[in-house]
This record gives sequence, structure tokens and C-alpha cells, in this order.
Amino acid sequence: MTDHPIIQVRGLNNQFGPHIVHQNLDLDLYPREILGVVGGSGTGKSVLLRSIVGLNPPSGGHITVFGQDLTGLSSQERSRYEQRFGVLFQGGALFTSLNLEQNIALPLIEHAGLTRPQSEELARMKLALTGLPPDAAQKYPAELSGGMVKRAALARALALDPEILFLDEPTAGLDPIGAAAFDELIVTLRNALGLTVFLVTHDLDTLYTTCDRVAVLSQRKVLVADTLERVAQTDDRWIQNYFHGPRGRAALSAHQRHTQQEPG
Ligand SMILES: Nc1ncnc2c1ncn2[C@@H]1O[C@H](COP(=O)(O)OP(=O)(O)OP(=O)(O)O)[C@@H](O)[C@H]1O
Repeated sequence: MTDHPIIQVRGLNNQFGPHIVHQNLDLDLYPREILGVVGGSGTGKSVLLRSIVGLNPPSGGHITVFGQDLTGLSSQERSRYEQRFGVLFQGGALFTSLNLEQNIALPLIEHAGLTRPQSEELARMKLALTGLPPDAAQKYPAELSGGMVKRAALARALALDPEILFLDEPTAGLDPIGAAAFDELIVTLRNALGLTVFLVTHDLDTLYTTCDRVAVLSQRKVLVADTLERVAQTDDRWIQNYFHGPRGRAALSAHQRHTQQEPG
């Protein structure tokens, strides 16, 4: 990577009571890359995401974003930087009492100072961007399939034109076809909008089809962060089981079949 990192995490510590989740964790995120963050359950992937976006103040260490160390800033100063983030949480976290148009318009009214009609028009554009049909705008979250909820939540994460998109297990709960379509959407949006993507996932197919690099959390830190091919060769029991176990082999051969079929 020749670019400077857009996010630098250095010496991050996170601890809940006696439970140490991260100890001296380092990680870089580069502009326009899709970085997959994987690791066993409870290794602190979501806590890492939450620390970077400002929802979990770390116990120690530094997080530098766009060249600015966010640790030690007041919450007001932080929020200037955090507005450049879009976050898609597990489960989508849409307001159930609002239709999709209203859900996506909300951050635009609150943070961009737009009027309601302006923000709802922009909300419809964001919904279209994520592949939802025009009639979805008037629907409530309970009326939608899981895949549509994810797309709507993604539209909301994109409402304020973020530069960095954080996705926490975006394909969890989707059927394989819906998950593959969502993976494709993430790559398309990254290419079209020049986004940088921090993607927490357990989904091996997602890693193979979307990620430029993969970071593995283990033993309270980032054990390795590199291309998938290099990470898969790392001499570590969890990595070997994950990438070379039955599911890992199936994902790899599906990926190889897919790339062989691509023209050119
Ligand atoms: N607010 C909190 N208070 C106490 N413990 C917490 C808190 N948030 C997270 N933890 C603990 O930190 C550890 C890491 O949690 P985290 O949700 O980041 O794991 P994860 O790697 O995302 O796991 P999974 O893959 O299962 O989603 C867990 O043991 C969790 O119980």
C-alpha cells in the first residue's frame, strides 16, 4: 500500500472489568480498500468497530482518523469527524415506527439541516442507490424482507455521504443469494462512490468476493492483516481451521469457479 492510512489504530486497549478484550492492538485502514475483519466469537470485532466510531471509548491507545488523533477530543470535536462515517449495525437498527423514507430522512434533517421535503427526496435517491424499488420508500421495516431491511439500513448509513463505511456482519441472516447480492452491492458502491469500507464478518464468501485485505483478530490483537491469500497461509490454528476447514474450502472453490467464468 502506497497511500497513507485513513485510519490508524495504535496500541489500543479495551477492558471491561477484569476482561481484557484488546491489548496493544494496531491496525491500518487504507483509502478505498475493503478491509474484512474476522476472528472467533468474542475476539472483539464489534468492540473495535465501536471504538473507532466513538461508541466505545477505549481504555488506552490512539485512534487517528483523517490525520487527527480522536482520543482526547471533546465529543463535539469528535462528532465533526464522525459525521464522515456511515455505520451499518447488526440488525439494521431502523426505527420501526417510521417508514423507510422517514428513517433515511432523519439524519439529513438532524445533521445536514435540510427541510423535510428535501430530505425525503434525497432519502428516495439513497434507497434507489441500494437497489430498492421506488415503492419501498413508503413501507415500514416490519413489511420488508431481511435483505430489504439491510439495504434500507445501508441507505441510512449512506445518508450523509460518508467517506468511510463501517459494516457489522452485513450478510448475517441473509439467504446465500441475498448475501451474494449484498456483497456485490458493497463492491459496486465502493467503486462508484470511492468509499473505504471496514467490514466485520464471519462470512467466508464475503471475504473472497469483496475484501482487498483481511485482518484477523486473535489473542487480543490483530494477528495478521494482509491479502486473503497471505492470511490463509499464516501458521495459526484458528486461521488454518477457518480458511482450510470444510466451509473455507467450499468458499474458495466457489470463488475460483466464479472467477474462471468471468469474461476476459
Ligand atoms: N459494554 C460491554 N460491557 C462488558 N463486556 C463487553 C461489552 N461489550 C463487549 N463486551 C465483551 O467483549 C468481548 C468482545 O465482544 P465483541 O462483541 O466485540 O465480540 P465479536 O468478536 O464481535 O463477537 P461475535 O463474532 O460473536 O459478534 C465479549 O466477551 C463481550 O462480552
